[in-house]
Amino acid sequence: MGGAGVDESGEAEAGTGTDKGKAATDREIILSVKDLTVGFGDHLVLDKLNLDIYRGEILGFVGASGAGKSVLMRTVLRLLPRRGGTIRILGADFDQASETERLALDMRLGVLFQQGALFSSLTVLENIQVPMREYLDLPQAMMDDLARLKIELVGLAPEAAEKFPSELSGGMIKRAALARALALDPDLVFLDEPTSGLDPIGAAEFDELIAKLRDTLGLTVYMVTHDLDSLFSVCDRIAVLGKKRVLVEGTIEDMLAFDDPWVQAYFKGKRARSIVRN
Ligand SMILES: Nc1ncnc2c1ncn2[C@@H]1O[C@H](COP(=O)(O)OP(=O)(O)OP(=O)(O)O)[C@@H](O)[C@H]1O
Repeated sequence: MGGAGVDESGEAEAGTGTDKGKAATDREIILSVKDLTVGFGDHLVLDKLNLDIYRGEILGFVGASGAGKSVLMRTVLRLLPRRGGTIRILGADFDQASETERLALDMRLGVLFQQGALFSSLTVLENIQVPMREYLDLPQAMMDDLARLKIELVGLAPEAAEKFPSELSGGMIKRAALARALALDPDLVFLDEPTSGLDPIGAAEFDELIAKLRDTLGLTVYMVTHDLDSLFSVCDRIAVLGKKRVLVEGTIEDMLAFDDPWVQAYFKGKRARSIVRN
């Protein structure tokens, strides 16, 4: 891709999911947020927040309701303005990039919003083609082939292509929305509470799908979640948002050792203990 200032030199290989213990310094930072400040009127939501995400990892992002998880994600995606700080994606600073270069960067990102956010008047196939139409100029037959490949990739039956969102189960909607997020073969996908509303089996299957996509495609995943099962089973690293910034980041062990009442209650509470026991 032709982004300005894009640092193609950070050549560490895409993680395979088996490199949890690999030294952070060896790895390419795919998203770097520095001193990010965001607020609405006199309500400061994020204050000088710092966060790095490494290529090939699944980062679970947690925090109390209203802490600002969605605000952070939306700000990184440039859907909300910020008061200060820098955001570098794939080594490039959006602020320094031209409009063409920003579009090229946008294509490297995929997003699955809460509730899937599919267009209700479009079939699954057409929904997946929305980003293709926006960013690419491809013949219809090729877009059809590509969209059907994405449908297969996320584990939906071929017949799902012609269905409308209202004809899908909650789990199928999540998968269709994920297929759309993957339409342009992004490097980094943002998932906003991807397992919310799914039953435990559906949620576990979705987690497995995310891990499989990371392993096979080398995808990097930023997952906002309240789902302790997801955090314990598929996330390589966890970051906790609190006090307007990232309070702690690291492995589950780091969370368990961190001396903060909310973090302790969250990771050592009754629900967490039942997962650890299993
Ligand atoms: N567009 C907006 N205008 C004004 N305030 C906003 C806006 N978007 C978010 N906020 C406020 O920012 C704070 C953080 O909201 P956010 O949705 O990011 O929380 P969250 O951590 O994602 O919560 P949850 O886990 O409940 O989804 C809240 O106080 C919210 O009311």
